Amino acid sequence: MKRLGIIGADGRMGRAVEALAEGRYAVAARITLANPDYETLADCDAVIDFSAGPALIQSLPHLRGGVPLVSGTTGLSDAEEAAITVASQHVPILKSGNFSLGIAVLSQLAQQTARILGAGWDVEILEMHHRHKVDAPSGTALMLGEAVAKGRAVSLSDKAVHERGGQREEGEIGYAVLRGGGVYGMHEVRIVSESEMITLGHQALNRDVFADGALAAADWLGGKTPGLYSMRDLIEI
Ligand SMILES: NC(=O)C1=CN([C@@H]2O[C@H](COP(=O)(O)OP(=O)(O)OC[C@H]3O[C@@H](n4cnc5c(N)ncnc54)[C@H](OP(=O)(O)O)[C@@H]3O)[C@@H](O)[C@H]2O)C=CC1
Ligand SMILES: O=C(O)C1=N[C@H](C(=O)O)C[C@H](O)C1
Repeated sequence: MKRLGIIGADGRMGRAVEALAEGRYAVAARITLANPDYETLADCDAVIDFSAGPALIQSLPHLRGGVPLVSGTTGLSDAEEAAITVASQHVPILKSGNFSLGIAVLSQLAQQTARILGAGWDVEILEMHHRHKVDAPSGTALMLGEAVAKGRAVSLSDKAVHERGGQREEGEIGYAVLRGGGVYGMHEVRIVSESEMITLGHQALNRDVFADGALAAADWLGGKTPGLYSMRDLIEI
C-alpha cells in the first residue's frame, strides 16, 4: 500500500484525511506540534498538509527528493507563498484553498460571469465559517476574488476591499466575513446591478468533502513532474 504523510494530523482536517485514507494509504508519517518528525515525510509516496504556515514551510526541505505535496493550508504570508513556488521547482505540489468539486466549478462560473458583465456590476464576496477558523477572509473567498479579477482582467490586490468604511467605488471587489458555530464553509459571490442580482453560492455539508478532494489530488499528483498545480488542473476546467 502507498505511504501517506499528514502534516497537521491531529487537527480537524488531518483527522478527516486519516479516517478517509484507511484502506487506500498506509499513514506512515503524522506531523503534529507535539511530534514534529519532519524527516519521516521523505519516505512517503504522498504528503497531505492541513496545518499552518510554519509547519508547511518546515516540511518543504524533506520533500526535495520529489515527494508529491497536496496542501490545503490557508492564510499563508507572501513569503510562505513564495517558498512554496520555489519548492515546486523540485516537487510536484497541488495547492488549493478548497478541495471541493463544487468550489472549483463555482470559481469558473464566477470568472465567466465577471468577464461577461464587466466592472459596471458590483461584486461582493460573502463567507461564513466555524468559530475556530483563524484566517479571514477564507482561502476560498480569496480564490473566488482572484477568479473575478481574472474575468475582469484586473489585479485583486488593487480592487479588494476587506473593510468598508465608506461609500462603494466602481470596480471594487468587496468582502464580508462571518464567523460562528460549526459552519463547515459557506461562500457566495453576489454580482449586482441597479436592477438585478446574481448569487453564485456553495455550502460544504461536511468536512469529508475537503478530505476526499485532497486524497483524490494526492492520487492524481503521483508521477507528475515538479510544478505548482491547482484543482482546476485536476478536473481539467
Ligand atoms: N483547502 C481546503 O479545502 C481546506 C483548508 N483548510 C485549511 O486547513 C488548515 C487547517 O484547518 P483545520 O484542520 O480546521 O485546523 P486545526 O487547527 O484543527 O488543525 C491544524 C493542525 O495543525 C497543527 N499545527 C499547527 N502548527 C503546527 C506546527 N508548526 N507543526 C506541526 N503541527 C502544527 C495544529 O496543532 P495544534 O492543534 O496543537 O495547534 C493542528 O492540529 C487551515 O489553514 C484551514 O483554513 C481547512 C479545510 C479545508
Ligand atoms: O478553515 C476551514 O474550515 C476551511 N478553510 C478553507 C478556506 O479557508 O477557504 C476551506 C473551507 O472553506 C474550510
